[in-house]
Amino acid sequence: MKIWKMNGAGNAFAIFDARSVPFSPTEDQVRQLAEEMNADQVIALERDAARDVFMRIWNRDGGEVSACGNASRCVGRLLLDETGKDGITIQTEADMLRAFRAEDGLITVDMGSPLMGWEDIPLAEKMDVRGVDVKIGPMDNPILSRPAVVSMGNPHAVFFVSDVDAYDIPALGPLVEWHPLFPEGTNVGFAQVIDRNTIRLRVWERGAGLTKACGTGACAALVCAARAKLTERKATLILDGGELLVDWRESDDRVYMTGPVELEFETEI
Ligand SMILES: N[C@@H](CCC[C@H](N)C(=O)O)C(=O)O
Repeated sequence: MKIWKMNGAGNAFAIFDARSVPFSPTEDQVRQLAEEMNADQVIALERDAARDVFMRIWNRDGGEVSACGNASRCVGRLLLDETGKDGITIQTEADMLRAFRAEDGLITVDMGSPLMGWEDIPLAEKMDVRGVDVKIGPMDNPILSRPAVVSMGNPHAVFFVSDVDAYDIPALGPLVEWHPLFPEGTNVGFAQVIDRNTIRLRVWERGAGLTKACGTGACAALVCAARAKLTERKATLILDGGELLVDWRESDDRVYMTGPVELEFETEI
């Protein structure tokens, strides 16, 4: 079986080619593989009847999830190289995605449409998704409150803050990740709007912790910022591991994310 170690803007993946060899790791095995390969997510490529590939995703804690933006760009690059096509299709549990080459070796993925219904996130109860009832810290003077929420095929809560670096994310992230309002947990974004075209973002990922970049997190932050009219619908997201350009197009309501991918090594077992 072929294995690739890749990263998308520093978000690290161990990618297993399960198109001709079966690969169904237990939660413990995923945790071990992620640890050994220093990966935030473990990815399996499987055959799909209708698309170029099916992409299965596990967080480093062993939980299987339905979306991963940066892994989609890495898998996109692998399949574009392998097939020589101009664009390839990736089926995930969440949606059908398309990947294609952009300028300067960057890879773009069409991440589909954001889901805004409270049931789509999902939330435990009906609430205004532009600012939900979550407070962290003293009730009369919370450290964090009222995140905007959205689903990019996975749940995201985004706090707009004035200085991302002023927050102890490893301490605060877990308090939101498994807050009772989120029955399936949530990814937690800390977003600082620099100007109408630039957002600084750090993300505490569900099941993976603070990563160098979260692709769906970048899409979620842009969608929440543009929905609140804090930014344009297209902006550069500055993450710890690099920059992602996110464009929520009005014409088709789909979110396009462009950024770097790197093949660290490949091996075979
Ligand atoms: N790193 C990813 C997101 C991976 C899944 C996420 N942690 C979840 O639990 O939903 C990305 O680039 O989007």
